[in-house]
Amino acid sequence: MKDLLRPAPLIGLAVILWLAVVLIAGSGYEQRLMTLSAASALMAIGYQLLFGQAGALSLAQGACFAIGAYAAGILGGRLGWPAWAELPASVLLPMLLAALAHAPVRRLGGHYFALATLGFAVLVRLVAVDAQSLTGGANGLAGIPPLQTLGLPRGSGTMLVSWGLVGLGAGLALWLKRGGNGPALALVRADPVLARASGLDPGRIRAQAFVLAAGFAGLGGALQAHVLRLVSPEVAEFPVMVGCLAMVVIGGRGSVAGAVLGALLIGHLPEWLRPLGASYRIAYGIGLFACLLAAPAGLVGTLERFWPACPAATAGASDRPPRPVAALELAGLEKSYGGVAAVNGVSLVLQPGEILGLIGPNGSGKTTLINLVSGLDRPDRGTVRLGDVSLETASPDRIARAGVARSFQTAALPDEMTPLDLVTAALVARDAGTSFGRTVPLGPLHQAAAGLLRRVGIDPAAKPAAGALRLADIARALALDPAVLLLDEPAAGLDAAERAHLGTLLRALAAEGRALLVVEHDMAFLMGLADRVAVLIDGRIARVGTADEVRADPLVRAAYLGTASLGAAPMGRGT
Ligand SMILES: Nc1ncnc2c1ncn2[C@@H]1O[C@H](COP(=O)(O)OP(=O)(O)OP(=O)(O)O)[C@@H](O)[C@H]1O
Repeated sequence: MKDLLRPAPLIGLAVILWLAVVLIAGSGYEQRLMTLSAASALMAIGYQLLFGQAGALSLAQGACFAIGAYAAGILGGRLGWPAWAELPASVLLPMLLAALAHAPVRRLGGHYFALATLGFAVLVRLVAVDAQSLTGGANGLAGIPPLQTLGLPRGSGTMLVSWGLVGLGAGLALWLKRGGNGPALALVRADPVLARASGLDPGRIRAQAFVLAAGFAGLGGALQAHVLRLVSPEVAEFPVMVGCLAMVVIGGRGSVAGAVLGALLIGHLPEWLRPLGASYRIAYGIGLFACLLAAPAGLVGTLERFWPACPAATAGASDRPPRPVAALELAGLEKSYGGVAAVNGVSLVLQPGEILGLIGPNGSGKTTLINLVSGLDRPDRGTVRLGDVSLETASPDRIARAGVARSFQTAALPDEMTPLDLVTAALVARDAGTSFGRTVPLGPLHQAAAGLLRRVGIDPAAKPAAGALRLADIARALALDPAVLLLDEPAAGLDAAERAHLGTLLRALAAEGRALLVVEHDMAFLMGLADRVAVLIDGRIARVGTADEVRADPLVRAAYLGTASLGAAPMGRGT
C-alpha cells in the first residue's frame, strides 16, 4: 500500500482524474487535445524506456513515430486495411526498420550513436518527401479513417480508445522495468563498463529497448494519423523528436508516469499560453527552459528526491546453490598497445581455493592482465580457460556470468545508485541473464544484496563512506558468485580495521574454494595473505613463489630498487 503513496502512482492517479473530467465535461476540442496527447504519450513511454531506462540517446524516436503514421496512412487509408490489421502493422513496421537500422550502429557509443540515429531520422524524412507515389510527397496522404469508438460519440470514444492504449503501453513499460530490472537498467545507463563487468550486456539491452521504443512510437504515430485523418512530412520533422525528448526530460526520464505527464504538459502548454497572443511561443520556450532549470531530474524525479524513502528489505540471505569451483588457466597471454608490450607471454594457473598475489612496479602490466582475463581487453595471443571453458574471445558480461568476476582499481558508485542497487544489479545478471522480460522479484534480491554488503563490512542502510565504495565493488563482484575473483588493489584507501576485515573475508572466500588473484601495492597486506606471489616485470612473469621466496629473489629486489619494502611498507601507488 505504501508503494502506492509515492509520486509516480499519485501522478498516475491525478492523470486518470484529469482524463475523467475531460471525458465527462470537456469540450470536443479539449477531448481532441487529450487524444493527441495520448499519441505523444505512447511515443514518450517508449522513449523513457530507451533513453530514460537504458540510457541510449537516440534521435530516431520521432522518425519511428512518422513511420507508424505513414503506415496508418498507407495501409489504413490508401489500402483500406481494417484497424485490427493496420494498427499492429503500424507497430511492427517501425520495430522491424529499427532493428535493421540498429544492427550496424549498436557498437557506437554516446554522441556517435546519437548522430547515427539522426541519420536514420533524416533518411525517413527524405523518403516521406521524395517517395511521392508511396507517401503522397509534400502533400502527404489524406482521408485516413477515424478509429472505431466502441459505439460512443467520436470525440469521447476516440479519447477513451487512445488512453486505453496508453494504459496498456504504460502497463507493459512498468512490467519491463519491474523487480530487479530497475537496478540492472540503472547500472547499464550509468556505467556500461561496470555493467559489463557485472554480467549485464548493455549492447543487447539497448538494442531491445531501441526496437521496443520504435513500436511504442509507431503506435503513437498511427493514432495521431487516425485523429488528424492526415499524414504529411511535418510528422517526420525534427521538432517531433525535440518534443519527445522534452516530454521525457521534463516529466522525469526514468519514469513511465513522468513520460505521460510530460506528454500532457507539452501537449497542453501551447494551448494554455495561447491567450498571450503572438508572444506565446516565446513564453512556451521560457516555460520549458525554466522547468528544466528548476527540475533537472524532471518533475517525478524531483518529487521522488524530496519524498521520504521507502526502506528496502535487507534481512535474510540468498539461498542460491553455490557455483562449482574451477581452476583458471592463462597460457601465453600477450597484449601490446602500439609499441608497448603491456603483457608479454604470461602463463599462470590459479587453483581453486588459492590466493595468488600479483605484484610488480607501476606500469608492469597488472591491470592489463586483469583486463584481458575479464574481457575488457582482447589478448593479441594466448588463451584463458576456466575449467573446460575457453574465455579469451568471450565478452566481459559472458565471462562474468561464467564465474570470473573482478573489482576495479578506481571504484566509484554510479550516479543515483546506492551500494544496495549496485549489488542487486549484479545479482540480476547472475539470476536472470540480460534480457527484458525476464526478472526476479526485488525483495529477495535486496535481501541477498544486503547480505553480501554486510559480508564485506558495509551497513546496507548507511550512507557509503569513501572506503566503502571499494568494498561495495567487491560485494558487486561477489554477487556473481564467482569461481575466480580478480581484485585490483582491494586494500587501497581502506583504514586498518577495514583492511583486517578484508583479509579475513578474502581468506574465507578462498576457503569456499574460490580462486583469488589479488593485485596489491600494500606488500604487508599481500605478503601475509597470499599462498603464492607472482611478480610481473615489463609484462613478463619474473618469479612465482611463496612470499619468502619472492622477497629473497635478487631479480625482484632489483626491480624494487633493492628496497626493504617487500613486505614492510607499501610500494608506489598505481593510478
Ligand atoms: N589502453 C591503453 N593504451 C595504451 N597503453 C596502455 C593502455 N593500458 C595500459 N597501457 C600501458 O601498458 C603498460 C601496463 O599498464 P598497466 O596499467 O597494466 O600497469 P600496472 O602494472 O597495472 O600499473 P599500476 O601499478 O600503475 O596500476 C603501461 O606502460 C601502460 O602505459
